[in-house]
Amino acid sequence: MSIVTNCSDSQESWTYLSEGNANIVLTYSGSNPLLRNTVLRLSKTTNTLDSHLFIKYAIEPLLTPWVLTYTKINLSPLVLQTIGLECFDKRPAHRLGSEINQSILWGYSSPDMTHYFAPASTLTIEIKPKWGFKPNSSHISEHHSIKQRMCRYCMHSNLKKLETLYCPLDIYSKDPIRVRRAIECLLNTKGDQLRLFLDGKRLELHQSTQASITSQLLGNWFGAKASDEKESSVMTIISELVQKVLDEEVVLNRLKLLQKHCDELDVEGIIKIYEKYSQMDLELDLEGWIGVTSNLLKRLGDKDYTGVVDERQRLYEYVLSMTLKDCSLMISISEQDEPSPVYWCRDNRYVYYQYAVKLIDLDLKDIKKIPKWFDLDQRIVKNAIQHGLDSICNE
Ligand SMILES: O=P(O)(O)O[C@@H]1[C@@H](OP(=O)(O)O)[C@H](OP(=O)(O)O)[C@H](O)[C@H](OP(=O)(O)O)[C@H]1OP(=O)(O)O
Ligand SMILES: Nc1ncnc2c1ncn2[C@@H]1O[C@H](COP(=O)(O)OP(=O)(O)OP(=O)(O)O)[C@@H](O)[C@H]1O
Repeated sequence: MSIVTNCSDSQESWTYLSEGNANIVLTYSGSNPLLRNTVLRLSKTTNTLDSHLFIKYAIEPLLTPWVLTYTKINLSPLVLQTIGLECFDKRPAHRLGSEINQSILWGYSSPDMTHYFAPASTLTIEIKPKWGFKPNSSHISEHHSIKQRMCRYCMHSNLKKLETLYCPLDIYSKDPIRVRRAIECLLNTKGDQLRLFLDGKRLELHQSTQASITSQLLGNWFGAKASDEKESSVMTIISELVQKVLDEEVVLNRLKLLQKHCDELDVEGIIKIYEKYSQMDLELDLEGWIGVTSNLLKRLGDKDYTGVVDERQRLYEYVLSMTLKDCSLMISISEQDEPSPVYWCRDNRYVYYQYAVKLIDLDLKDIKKIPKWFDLDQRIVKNAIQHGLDSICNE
């Protein structure tokens, strides 16, 4: 079980780092050695299960080397208020609709990926790869055959009017050219799907004044002379390094395999099972989730598995698949003098880097969202058909 630390003495020491839809993350800058190079993750929502226990016991067995350790940290109302003030003028406008849930008197600390190699300088690339496969389920209605040609992300981008050329099937492909193209597309896509951090500071890629500072910082970091002309070469080095790291690490293969196995029926099949059981209390406690993971691992480990999967197991696996389709990769790199025995890569200029790869945002999703996921799926497909989308995403 995790240690519970009281850090009410460190209220001044948390600095806003970043946030998503459900959590705000702060980096520690105080003198407590237990908290040095850690981040604190605070929820904006209400969770029924302790996130760190769900991640440790239900997710880690599926993704062992890539899961961070989370420690529960008790926080006083005063610390939470101080943190709220610290965040006040740093949060992006589009996230201001929700606040830290001040009634939850704890947060979770984990290694700070943006200071992973501290005191050595660390560049961190955060990528949300999204859905790595196309569904192939007999439950998909014949009018929706587009789902077997075009991936969910590409159809969803069209619905959201998101200007991007990124296709997740490229980043999951293992083909170096496609992987690099995917990263370059993400570097050119506005939004939060790819973020860069240098020693705990987010580097803006798209606001014109900030973008030139970013290219200068990156140019210095990579040892290139910063100029407009060099900007593209810095981005090329980043996409090349990320591709090399992803080639070494099988994290995306594993993520894709799990996403696919947990979603064999597609939401069109899942909704039928959900409706059948909707009168029942479907919520699981931690032990229930550990059982779901263990059943899944047994099935994955048995290539000749021909048994029928229990319907409720299908529902829970689908919920797991939604977590795995929404998590993010943190790739931290730091220059080193020569190759180390493990975890190193080099760019085309024979500069060596050590790296670390972890997955973040592996929280449990609410099973009650299944009807919403179904509705969204139907809207995505309807929009794709109405707009006559016909490009093919290759796995
Ligand atoms: O449905 P999607 O694919 O748009 O995913 C949502 C994400 O949107 P994205 O497309 O990645 O920008 C969305 O991310 P953003 O808020 O857009 O950064 C959330 O991660 C959301 O999950 P939750 O409601 O916080 O548990 C995600 O919702 P879930 O579908 O995982 O419930
Ligand atoms: N261990 C970590 N080290 C460094 N930065 C982190 C770490 N964990 C989270 N972050 C940063 O904080 C942001 C928000 O965290 P997280 O993705 O867990 O939030 P979320 O609200 O659950 O996301 P989503 O919108 O996908 O639901 C991340 O996108 C990342 O930039």
